[in-house]
Amino acid sequence: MSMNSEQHAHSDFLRAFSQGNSPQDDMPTYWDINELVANLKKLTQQSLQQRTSPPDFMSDVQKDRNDYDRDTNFRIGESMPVSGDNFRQGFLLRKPNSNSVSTKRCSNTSTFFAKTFGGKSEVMLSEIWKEWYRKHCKTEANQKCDENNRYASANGSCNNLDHPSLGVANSNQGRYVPAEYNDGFNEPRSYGKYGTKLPEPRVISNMLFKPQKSTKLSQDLTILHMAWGQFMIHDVIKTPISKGVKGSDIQCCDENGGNSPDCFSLSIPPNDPYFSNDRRCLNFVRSLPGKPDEDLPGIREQINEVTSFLDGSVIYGSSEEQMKDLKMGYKGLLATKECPFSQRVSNFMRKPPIETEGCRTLAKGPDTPCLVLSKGDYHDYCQKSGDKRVNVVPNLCALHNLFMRYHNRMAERLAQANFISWSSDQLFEETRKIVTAILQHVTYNEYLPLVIGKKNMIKYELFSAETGFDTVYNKMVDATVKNSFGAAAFRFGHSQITNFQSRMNSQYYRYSETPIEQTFNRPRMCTAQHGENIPDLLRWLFTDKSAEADRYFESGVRDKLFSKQQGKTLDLPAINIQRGRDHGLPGYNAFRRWCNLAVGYSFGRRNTWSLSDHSYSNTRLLRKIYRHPDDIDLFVGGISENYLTDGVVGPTFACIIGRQFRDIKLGDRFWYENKFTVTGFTLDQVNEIKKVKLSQVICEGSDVNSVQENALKAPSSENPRRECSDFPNIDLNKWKVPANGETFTIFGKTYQKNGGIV
Ligand code: HEM
Ligand SMILES: [Ca+2]
Repeated sequence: MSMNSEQHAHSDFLRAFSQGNSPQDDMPTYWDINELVANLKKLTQQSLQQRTSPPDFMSDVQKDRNDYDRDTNFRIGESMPVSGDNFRQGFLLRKPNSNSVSTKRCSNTSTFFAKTFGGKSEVMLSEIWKEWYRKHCKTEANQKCDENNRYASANGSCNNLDHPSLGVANSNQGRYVPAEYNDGFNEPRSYGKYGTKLPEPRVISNMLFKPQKSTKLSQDLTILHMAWGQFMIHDVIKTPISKGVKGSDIQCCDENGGNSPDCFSLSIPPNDPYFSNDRRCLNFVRSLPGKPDEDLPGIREQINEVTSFLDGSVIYGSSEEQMKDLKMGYKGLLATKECPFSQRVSNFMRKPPIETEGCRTLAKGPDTPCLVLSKGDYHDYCQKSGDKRVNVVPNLCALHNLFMRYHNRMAERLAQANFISWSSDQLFEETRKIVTAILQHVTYNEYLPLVIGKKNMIKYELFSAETGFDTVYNKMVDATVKNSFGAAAFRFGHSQITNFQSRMNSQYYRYSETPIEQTFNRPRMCTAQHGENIPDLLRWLFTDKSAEADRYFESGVRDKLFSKQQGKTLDLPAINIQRGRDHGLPGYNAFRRWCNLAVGYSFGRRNTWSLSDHSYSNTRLLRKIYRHPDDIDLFVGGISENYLTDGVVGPTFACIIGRQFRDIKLGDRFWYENKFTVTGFTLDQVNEIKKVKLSQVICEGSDVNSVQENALKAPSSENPRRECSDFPNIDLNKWKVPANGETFTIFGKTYQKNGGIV
C-alpha cells in the first residue's frame, strides 16, 4: 500500500510509540489505521470468496461442551458460568489440561480465520475459535516467568503462569458479546434494526440526560463514593485514542478536520439548550485500534493501556520504567515533589514518623496534560503518578496524594518494625503489596456492595471471607477488562458527579466551592500550600453527598466538560454513547440476553414484550428516541433502568460489573486472600489487612482527625464520626521477623534469630 508522507509519519510515530510499550513483542502494538483497514478489507474479501461449510472442529467443541460439568472446575475464562446465568450459545468449555490439542489446526490459523470471518453467525463461530485457540495453541514461549517471585510484575505479565500475557498493560480489551460494527469489522455501529441511522448522541443526551430541576442527591452516599469509583477504575482501564502527526491531538471539528479516518465527531442539533447555534460539532476521535488480535484478526479491537488486575497500577504505574520513575530511591518511598528545605511543611503538621518526605504532594510530571500553568507559581504544577489522569479533577488528585502518603508512612513503619534491614526495593515492594491488598479489600467490601447490592455480591462471589484465607484463584479465568464494562457499564459513575468541587476546614465548614468546569486539568486547588488543601478536600469528599446515579447528568459534565480548545466544551454522557458505537458495542438487548435477563421487544406499557426494568415514563422517552429496543445503546439502556433496591445501578449494569469484578478477582494469582506460600501473606497478615477500612487509610495518610467508620456513607447516628485515635492501625508487627525463636521462613527465605538468611 502506498502512503503519503503524512501517513508515513503517522505510522512511524505509532511504531516508535509501540516499541517502548511492548518489550516482549516484535510486532507493533499499535497499527496504522489506514494499513489496518486495508488489511481488514482484503481479509474480508478473501473470506467471502472462500466461505465453506463450518470446520470440523465444531464437533470437538460440541464434545467439550457436553463434557462440561457445572459442579467441577472445568471452566474457561469468559465462559465461566455463575449460578442463574445462561450459557451463551457457542462457548467452548473444556477440561483443564486436556490433551486433545491438534497442533495442525494451530499452525493453520490464518486461512482458518479467513474462512470463519464474515456474517454474524460466523463471528460467533470465531468467538468459539478464539477461546479454543487461546487455550490450546498460543505458546507464549518467549515469556519466562519465575513462579517464586513474591511480587507482581509492574505490567501484569506472568500473573497467569500458563498465559503470561493475560491482563498485561497495552493488550487488547476483551469482549463478553462479539462486536457489532457497521461493516462487520471496523466502522462504528451507526444503523438500527430497520436500516435507519441511530439517533445523534447529543440529541439523546438532551432528551434523557438533562436534569429537569436541581440536582437530586443520593440518600446516603458521599462524594467519596464517586471519587473512589473514578480512582479505582483508573487502576484497571485506560483506553488510548488515535493521535495525529507527531502525536498531536486530532481536531475533527476544525475546518480541515473530519477527514481523518479516526474522526467520529458528534453533531449539535439546532436550538441546543446550551451550545450556541454557530457550533455544530463536538470533537470525537476514535479509540486507537489494537494490534489485530491473533485470535480474531478481522475485527477492530481497542487497547487497555494499564494492567487489568486491581494491582495498584494507578499508584505505581503499568510498566517497570514508570514504576522506577515513581520511586524516591531510598527507604522504599514513593517520590514526592522536591522542595527547598525552607518550604518543607513543618513537622508538627504531620504525624510521626514521616521524616523523609520532602514536600507532601506528588512529584512533578510533564507540563503537558495541565491546562493552565501559572508559570512561576510554585504551587501550580502538573503532577505525576501511576496514572496519567491524576490531574483531571481535584477529587482524584486528593486520593492519589492520600495513597502516596499512605504508602510512605507504611514503608517507614515497616522499616521500623523490622530489625533485619531491608533494602529500599524490598521495602518498596512489600509496602506496594500491602497497599494493593488494601485497595482490593476496600473496593470489594466497602465500595462494590453499594454499587451492585448484596445479592449480586453473593452471586458473583465478590465478598471477601470475613477472616483468614480464601483461595479463590482460578487460572482459567481471564481478568482482562472487557469492552462493555469500560465503554459503558462502569461509566454509570459519571451520573454521581456534582457541579462543584469543595473544601472543608477542620470544623467541617465548607469554605470553598468551585464549579467543576473550572477545576478540570487545573491541579492547583489540590496542590496548593504543599498539599495542605488535601485534608480539606478529603473532608468534603466524606461529608457531602454525591449526586444520585440516575439518568441525569450535571451541567458541569454534560455541557461544560473540558476540552483542550478553550471554550469548546463537551458532553460526557453523549461521548459515552459515541464511544460505545466507536467500539462496536452491540445494543442493550444483546447484553440483556447475555445476562439472561428478559429482552424487550416493544416500547409498550408493562407486558411480557416490553422493557421490564424501565419505568413506563423512561420507556416512553426511549420510544421517542429509538425505533426498536434492539437499537438502544448499552449506556443509554443501562443508565435509564430502575436501579436495584440496595445498589445504584440496574440489573444489566450490575450483571456486567459483577462479572467483570469476578474476573478481576478470580483471575488474579496475587489476590490478597490466596493462601500461597511465596506470593501470599501469612494468616496473621491477611487478618490485619482485613481489619483496614477506607476511613483508617484517611486517618493514616492525611491530617484529618476524625471520620465516620464507613467513609463512603454520610455520617449518621448509625455511622457516627469518630476520632482517628479510635481506629486501630494496621499492625505491622505481623510483618516483623520474630526476635526470638528458631529459624523461620518468610517470603520464601529462611531467617534466623540473628537476622541472617540461612
Ligand atoms: C469528575 C469526575 C470525572 C470526570 C471529569 C470524568 C471524565 C471522563 C472522561 C473525559 C472520560 C473519557 C471519555 C471518552 O473519551 O470516552 C472518562 C472515561 C471513563 N470514566 Fe470517567 N470521569 C469522572 C468520574 C468517573 C467515575 C466516578 C467513574 C466510575 C465510577 C468513571 C468511569 C469511567 C470509565 C470506566 C471510563 C472509561 C475509561 C477508559 O476506557 O479509558 N469516571 N471519564
Ligand atoms: Ca491495574
